[in-house]
Amino acid sequence: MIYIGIINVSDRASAGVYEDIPGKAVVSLLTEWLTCSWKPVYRVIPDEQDQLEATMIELADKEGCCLVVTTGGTGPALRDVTPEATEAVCQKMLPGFGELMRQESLKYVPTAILSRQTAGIRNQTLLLNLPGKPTAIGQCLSVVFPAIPYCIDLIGGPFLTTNEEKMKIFRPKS
Ligand SMILES: Nc1ncnc2c1ncn2[C@@H]1O[C@H](COP(=O)(O)OP(=O)(O)OP(=O)(O)O)[C@@H](O)[C@H]1O
Ligand SMILES: Nc1nc2c(c(=O)[nH]1)N[C@H]1C(S)=C(S)[C@@H](COP(=O)(O)O)O[C@H]1N2
Repeated sequence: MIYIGIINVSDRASAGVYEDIPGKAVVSLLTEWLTCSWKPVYRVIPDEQDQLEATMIELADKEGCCLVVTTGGTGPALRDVTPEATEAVCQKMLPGFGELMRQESLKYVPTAILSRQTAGIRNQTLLLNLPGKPTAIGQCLSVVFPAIPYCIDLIGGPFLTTNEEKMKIFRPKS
């Protein structure tokens, strides 16, 4: 079975002040795109760096997720620490993900540059940050997803397949 982690990092969502819309949006997009069987491993936690690092490590090392997507906590506010936590648990960073997502988000909001969203590799897991705004989820995930299955191939993870009409991915011919 393929496991994919989703972590909504938000003080308010974790306190039940508002519904976890961003995390649910990630699950719904992956359900629409992926044709391989997969299961979400789902967490909603506050913007606490230690807790976030522990959760990312748990989903990667213990739950065996090949991909862990976080939502929220990427901005400049004092409590936004998702990129720091991501960098702390990764051996390798992939700055191209953040660059492309910010470029895409700029088509919608000039505040796109406030997101420090990034991605990186921890062993056989790809960690990816998305901003917490519900509308940002599809805008950001759809632009980087075409490269994700091949990235997971390269780190020795499972073979992800998609419905090409909904999400066209790219694997270079070897
Ligand atoms: N479920 C939701 N419903 C409506 N807006 C949301 C929801 N989740 C996030 N947002 C919006 O997206 C923004 C960013 O989300 P995020 O959870 O990272 O915010 P935040 O300001 O860091 O929240 P918190 O202070 O609770 O951690 C929020 O300021 C809020 O406007
Ligand atoms: N596509 C998209 N990207 C976006 C936004 C958005 O509304 N749409 N909001 C921006 C804003 S206002 C902030 S502060 C940062 C960080 O958001 P986060 O702290 O919720 O991760 O993401 C930015 N990126």
